[in-house]
Amino acid sequence: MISAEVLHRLAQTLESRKGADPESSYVSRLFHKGQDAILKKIGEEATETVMASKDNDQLHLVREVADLWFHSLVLLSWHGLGPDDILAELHRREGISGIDEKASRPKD
Ligand SMILES: N=c1c2ncn([C@@H]3O[C@H](COP(=O)(O)OP(=O)(O)OP(=O)(O)O)[C@@H](O)[C@H]3O)c2ncn1[C@@H]1O[C@H](COP(=O)(O)O)[C@@H](O)[C@H]1O
Repeated sequence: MISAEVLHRLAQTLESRKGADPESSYVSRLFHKGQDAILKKIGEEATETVMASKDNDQLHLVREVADLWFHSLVLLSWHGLGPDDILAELHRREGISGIDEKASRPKD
């Protein structure tokens, strides 16, 4: 099975692209364009994910979710965060019913 190491290697690559040439690196180009460009890509990939799901196209869905994960990792890296931050949050939530967790939230 492919492990979460793929995410960690990718996170390292993203970090290394912060000082790379935008002419030769897609990630470096995104970092140079700034946060709004990264957020735009996330919006596009989320929309394409919805469309692939509505089409019941599994191969397309996998590719679009991969694009969404990838651009989410770029956004996390932009903020100095990485996959471990998300894995830790999911680990913290493990076994807590979403219904119970929502009920325990402070009321506004
Ligand atoms: N995993 C990815 C990855 N997934 C998707 N993409 C790129 O994300 C872009 C989004 O695809 P779209 O078709 O939605 O966008 P587009 O139409 O090409 O672009 P727009 O004109 O719409 O802006 C494409 O250019 C894809 O190639 C990725 N680019 C890079 N990586 C990883 O990042 C590493 C570093 O990449 P570089 O910085 O380019 O060396 C690579 O070695 C890979 O491991």
